[in-house]
Amino acid sequence: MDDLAEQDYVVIDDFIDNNLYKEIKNFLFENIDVFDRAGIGSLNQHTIKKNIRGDKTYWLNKERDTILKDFWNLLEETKSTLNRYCYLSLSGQEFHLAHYPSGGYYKRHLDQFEGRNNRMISMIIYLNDNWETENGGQLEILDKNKKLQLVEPIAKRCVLFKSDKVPHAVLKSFKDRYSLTGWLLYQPTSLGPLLG
Ligand SMILES: O=C(O)CCC(=O)C(=O)O
Ligand SMILES: [Fe+2]
Repeated sequence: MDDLAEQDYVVIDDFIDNNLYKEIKNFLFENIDVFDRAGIGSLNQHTIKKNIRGDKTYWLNKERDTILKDFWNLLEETKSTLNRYCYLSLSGQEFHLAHYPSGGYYKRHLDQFEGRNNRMISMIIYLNDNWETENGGQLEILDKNKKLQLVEPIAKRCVLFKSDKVPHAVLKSFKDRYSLTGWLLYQPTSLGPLLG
């Protein structure tokens, strides 16, 4: 947590245990057909999206996806830890599964959209067994000293970073690359829950 406060990002290996890892992967493969077909709604939007990123996403919903209850519990714990040690006031979250097929990438960006500033912490959990460096797909972080740091997307590894501070990209992946990606949100209670 000190690294997150001081360096703006932290990489935590074995963030989830075997059971939870299996639960998430089972869920992923049960739903992959649905989300691989998503994102072709508006032609325009799709074209824009394709030039910037090549992943397919499946948004999770806490009420619907109760089978992932261990994951939702872990998120509650993570938020309270961050609130306590990093003096944040995180409440809500939004999460999706992501699949980068071979050739997929995501150009350098910040996770806070213009006109929306409630994404505080970005959180990615990787779901790739036996990942090799030659497979590409590294998360490229531009750190505080403008140095590039590469993070391999290996199973059970979690990356946390400040959504408004850390420019990052996903390098072209040469193999199917899976992750569970989301944002811990600052949510004034008067707005009520947005998602999850
Ligand atoms: O999958 C990753 O390593 C990063 C994904 C990402 O940057 C995003 O979805 O905003
Ligand atoms: Fe991102």
